[in-house]
Amino acid sequence: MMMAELWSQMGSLMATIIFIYTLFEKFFPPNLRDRLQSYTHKITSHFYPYIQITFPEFTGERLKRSEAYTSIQTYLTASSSHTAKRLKAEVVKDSHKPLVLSMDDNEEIADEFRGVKVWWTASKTTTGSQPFSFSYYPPPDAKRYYKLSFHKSHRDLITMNYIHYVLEKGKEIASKNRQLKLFTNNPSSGWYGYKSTKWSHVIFEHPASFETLAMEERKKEEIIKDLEKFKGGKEYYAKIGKAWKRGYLLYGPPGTGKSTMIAAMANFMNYDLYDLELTAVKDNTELRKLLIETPSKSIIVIEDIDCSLDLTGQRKKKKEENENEKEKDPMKRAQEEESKGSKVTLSGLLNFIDGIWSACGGERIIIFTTNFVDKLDPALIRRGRMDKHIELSYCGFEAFRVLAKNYLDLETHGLFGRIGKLLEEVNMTPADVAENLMPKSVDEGVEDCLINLIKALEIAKEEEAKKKAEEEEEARKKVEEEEEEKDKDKEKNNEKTSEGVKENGFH
Ligand SMILES: Nc1ncnc2c1ncn2[C@@H]1O[C@H](COP(=O)(O)OP(=O)(O)OP(=O)(O)O)[C@@H](O)[C@H]1O
Ligand SMILES: [Mg+2]
Repeated sequence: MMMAELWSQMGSLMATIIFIYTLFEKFFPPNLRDRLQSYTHKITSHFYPYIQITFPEFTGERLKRSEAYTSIQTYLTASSSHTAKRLKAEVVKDSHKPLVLSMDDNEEIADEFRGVKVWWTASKTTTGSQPFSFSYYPPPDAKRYYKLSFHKSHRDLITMNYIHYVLEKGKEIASKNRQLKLFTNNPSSGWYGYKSTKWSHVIFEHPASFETLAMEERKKEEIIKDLEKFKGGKEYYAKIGKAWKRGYLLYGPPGTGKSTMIAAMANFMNYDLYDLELTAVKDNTELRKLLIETPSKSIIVIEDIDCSLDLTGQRKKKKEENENEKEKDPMKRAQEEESKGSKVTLSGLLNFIDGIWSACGGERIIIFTTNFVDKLDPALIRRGRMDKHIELSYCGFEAFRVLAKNYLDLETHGLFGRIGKLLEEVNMTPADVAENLMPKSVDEGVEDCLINLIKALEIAKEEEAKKKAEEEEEARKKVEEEEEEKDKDKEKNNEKTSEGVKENGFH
């Protein structure tokens, strides 16, 4: 009985409020309403010691989603899922979390910064003519915003430090939650038309990390430090007046981990990968267009640079070509141009690396890989363009230990000493060592794998010794043949001189 009475009283109170609000909306013209609101704000702010700042979701005339709103949302999402009582669950594009929980509308959460308490509220306003629409869907003109409230005595701290901190932190969390992507360039014939793009991508899910990368610890740490310095080097690069980019040249025989290292770098830096296939790029203009489309926080990769194009000889050949070109008829020349495919030149690539457009956006890493570092034009790999040259080489003992940990979960073993000695004598790539460490059947244990590796190393050692002996034998034969040739020449010369002496009548 009591409950029913209470409900009916509450019902009539609600009806009265709605009635007054409708009257207010209907009979007061908008300008009078605004003025009344402004007076009430003035009066309340006189007694109310709190400051409020709102961050609307959309800003500007073209209603662009505000970056600040997005960053605040990410920041609050990270903290609100523990403290807020009402949460909203959403599936967010490009995030590796299946569901993202954020604070619901009209929910308030508190935050603390350097001992100062602040409050965030997620709100929305509905403007327009239907204040009491009970439609199932939210009204189309609902405007969402975040409201930050704090005591006026902390005005400077909040406006100058806290907001900046929230925005930066939000960006940092967003980049950590982001799924990495691997982009490849499309041939320019598909660049135009509906929804076409220069780069296509897949989600990048390579598990490589510096921890699992087999190489000397000292070398690995040096690379990690270099990458860390680059990541936090925005001010430093601005100070020294250099574009915020860094070039790495990874070189070494096949199977020594160049591609694996690129994947580890992408995961470590949390940057997207742009795998540039140079043979699909028609000319330097296309190359420039492709680069302009790469955003900051990306790694641009050109694998096997020595095979991608005949970059090394292009400069030398150019002069000869120009001479020949003048003599050819135009039809033939056009046909040849067409069949040549890519016309990216070394100078185009050099401009790509350190030309003016490599500075737009900043924070980019460029990686070249090659199996034959000596084949490359020195201009392409000089310091400043390729700032760091990293050699990936045959498997040493330290690298083996990383592989043993990865593949067999093994820190040490009685057979390690023998393997270490063999690795000093034999050149085997980490790819081959890894292959031998993998169990060949379900009943093979850790020791069997190590024995397999020892056998493989011994076979490789024998082969190397055999090859060396053959080479030495060949070299010896060559020397012998040369000696014989020399002796024959000598004999011939002697014969000639004795004949000459005879002809001239000397005895
Ligand atoms: N240093 C390494 N650390 C860990 N795994 C490695 C390493 N080197 C090679 N591997 C293993 O061998 C395989 C081949 O290595 P990867 O593709 O990185 O070699 P690469 O140097 O890029 O060879 P290529 O010159 O032929 O492109 C990888 O899948 C990886 O499992
Ligand atoms: Mg590779």
